[in-house]
Amino acid sequence: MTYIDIKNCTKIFKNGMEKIYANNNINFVINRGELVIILGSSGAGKSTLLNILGGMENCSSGDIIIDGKNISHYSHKKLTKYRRYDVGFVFQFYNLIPNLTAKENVELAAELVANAMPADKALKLVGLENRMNNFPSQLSGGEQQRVAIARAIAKNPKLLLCDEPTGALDYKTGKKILNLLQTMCHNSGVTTIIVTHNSAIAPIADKIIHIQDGQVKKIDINSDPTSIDDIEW
Ligand SMILES: Nc1ncnc2c1ncn2[C@@H]1O[C@H](COP(=O)(O)OP(=O)(O)OP(=O)(O)O)[C@@H](O)[C@H]1O
Repeated sequence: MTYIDIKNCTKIFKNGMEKIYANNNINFVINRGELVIILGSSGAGKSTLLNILGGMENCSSGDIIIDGKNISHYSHKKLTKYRRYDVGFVFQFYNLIPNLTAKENVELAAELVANAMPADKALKLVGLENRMNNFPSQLSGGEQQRVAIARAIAKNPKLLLCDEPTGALDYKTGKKILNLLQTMCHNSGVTTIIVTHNSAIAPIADKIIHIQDGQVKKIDINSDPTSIDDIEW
């Protein structure tokens, strides 16, 4: 069942007289519960696309239909509501609040929505039940990213957007985080999008959207995704 239908999406940034086509007539469909990788080199337009899907940016033209609703016509207020209730974000550098514990970081996000998952449950899901009272500085990069994932999923989002979630992590820790995202996506049914420049991890996804120069170059459908444990790079 279609969850995201993006039609002719173009995003232009202006730099003085120059026009930068960060996204140039993008089209694709993502089904509910799919694990999708958006793959492309630096400057290809991946983060811009993710920000548009997450309601953080408006497209210059085109339609962004999420769960049957066209968010490209949303007011500022409606977009805020969409971001708050429907979307969980995971960033490369975790973006945790340093003077709050792991549990408090998760609770803060959970407080934004009704019917959130209890923070300790979310932290247990990411394997951090014994580190709930630690501050970010007392946790490794991989553990901080787990807190960030717990914070995102505690809101019970329909869509989980991850921008280079393993970009700041070493190989082994990065693999563990991807394993967690793949397992959670398949177990919980939350539509999950991972943006990366690392083509080696593409086989773990149900769908791979290749972006180059702001355009979709190719879409691969993977009927039998590989476990991250079986991938080397
Ligand atoms: N706010 C902005 N103002 C002007 N240009 C922008 C802005 N945001 C992005 N761009 C430009 O749009 C293009 C796409 O950028 P984007 O960040 O989406 O690429 P990316 O694929 O995520 O790259 P990276 O992997 O390096 O983060 C780039 O040329 C970038 O310089």
